[in-house]
Amino acid sequence: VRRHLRWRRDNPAGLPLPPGPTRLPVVGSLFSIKDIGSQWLTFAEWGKKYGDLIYLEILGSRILVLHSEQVAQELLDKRSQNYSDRPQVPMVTLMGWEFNVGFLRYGASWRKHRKAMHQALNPQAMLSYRDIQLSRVHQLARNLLEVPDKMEEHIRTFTASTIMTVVYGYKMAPRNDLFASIADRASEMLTNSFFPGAALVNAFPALRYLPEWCPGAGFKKFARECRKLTRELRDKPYNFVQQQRAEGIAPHSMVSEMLEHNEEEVVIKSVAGTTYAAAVETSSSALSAFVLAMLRFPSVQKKAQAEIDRVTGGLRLPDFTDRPSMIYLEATYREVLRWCQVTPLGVPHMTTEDDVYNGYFIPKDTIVLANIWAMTHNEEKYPDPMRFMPERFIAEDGSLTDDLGEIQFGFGRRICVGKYLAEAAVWIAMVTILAAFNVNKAKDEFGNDIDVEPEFTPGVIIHPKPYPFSISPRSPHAVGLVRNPSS
Ligand code: HEM
Repeated sequence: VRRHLRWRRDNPAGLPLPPGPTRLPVVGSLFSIKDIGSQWLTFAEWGKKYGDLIYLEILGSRILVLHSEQVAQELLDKRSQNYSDRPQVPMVTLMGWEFNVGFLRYGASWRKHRKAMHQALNPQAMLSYRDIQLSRVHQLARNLLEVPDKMEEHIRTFTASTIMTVVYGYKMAPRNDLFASIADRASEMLTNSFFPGAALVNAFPALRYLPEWCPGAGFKKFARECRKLTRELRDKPYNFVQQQRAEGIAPHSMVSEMLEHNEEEVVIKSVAGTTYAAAVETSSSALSAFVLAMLRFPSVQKKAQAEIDRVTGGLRLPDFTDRPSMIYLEATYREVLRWCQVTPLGVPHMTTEDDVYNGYFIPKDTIVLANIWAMTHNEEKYPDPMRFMPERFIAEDGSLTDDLGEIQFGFGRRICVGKYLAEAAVWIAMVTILAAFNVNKAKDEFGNDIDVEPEFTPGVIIHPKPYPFSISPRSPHAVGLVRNPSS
């Protein structure tokens, strides 16, 4: 009865909720087994049946999934005042991850963090990180030359070591770096924090008060271990910068810059820790998908290499100043992010007030997911969407279209704050790899090509599953450029 009265008060016109599947009490029963962890595929199917808005309730949570770019822009961009909160996940707080700017509630604290982050990561600030990115990408090329079959590892080292230097001015050890391993382990625990015990505490927050020895309270031990790591992740590299400053040897970095501007310590630590965590997995995943696309679509690879050779004359490795002259590479970059969409459902938004849209009632505290994967694989806008085709972004007159692929970075006030950093890192790695190497299918024991079907590990950030490949220098001259890029 109380629920009914509340409904009448909040929704006096008695408007319907948006359409959706029957409400079921158990999460799993909503999805077919093959889609568990890849819900955007199920949602995309439902989108065909129910339209651009799908409403569902799972374990008492209200969820609205948006399927078209236009509706996402109407709600998340134009009504961003009401659609910019984030749902709070108890397990995230228990694990000490609540400092992450991406999880902060919409309000004064988020605004302060976001501003500091934007100052450090805006297009102008990016210029000061170019030398670091270039030196790290040249290291990536040397690593690929020396141990080509460890490509995935080299890509991760490239993204992690670039970020460590950009954020803390810290030069990572080539193997088993202490700071990176703390951050990686804490991020991995966050990704794995959706096991049954943790899912229960997310659904029933009161369980967090169970003592650790209680049956079913295993999540508490897991959370305690992670909390130690998240504390170290925030404190250790920050203390390293402070120590270097005291000795007068701190190089330019995001943290040293913020310290110079007398930013609050808690903000600096959170912004720095967030940057590492948000950047490494996303950029590595996009680059791994890029290599996968190159081996599956060799004609794209050849065209891109021809463009690079035209601009550099094959005499040097490319750098950032070449970017405006490389139209096909720009289109390839946009296509990489569209094709793989490393964050298929973005990061959940949440409403702070009741709303009405197109005659539907959208209650306060509704979790709003943008099915970005469905939008970037919309057959009307991107025909034959699973095909890798940079030409989609090139107009008839040979110039780039005005589709900048912005939606891949989300919507409204919570749009990805790291997109310029991601863009620079992914772009420079792509052009450097193509300038110096050929990516091919691996051969089986009989010398036949091994075909690869793209498959991704599910999650908030998806990653290509390991695949066979072959990577080799384009020519002896290319080997020389990789060994000595400034020659
Ligand atoms: C290919 C790379 C990347 C993709 C596709 C991507 C995508 C996204 C998406 C879809 C969101 C959610 C936006 C929304 O709520 O609507 C997001 C948020 C965010 N991203 Fe990225 N991202 C990438 C790289 C990065 C990098 C390199 C950084 C850090 C430097 C970063 C930092 C963040 C942060 C802090 C948020 C949360 C913003 C907030 O809640 O205010 N991302 N990203």
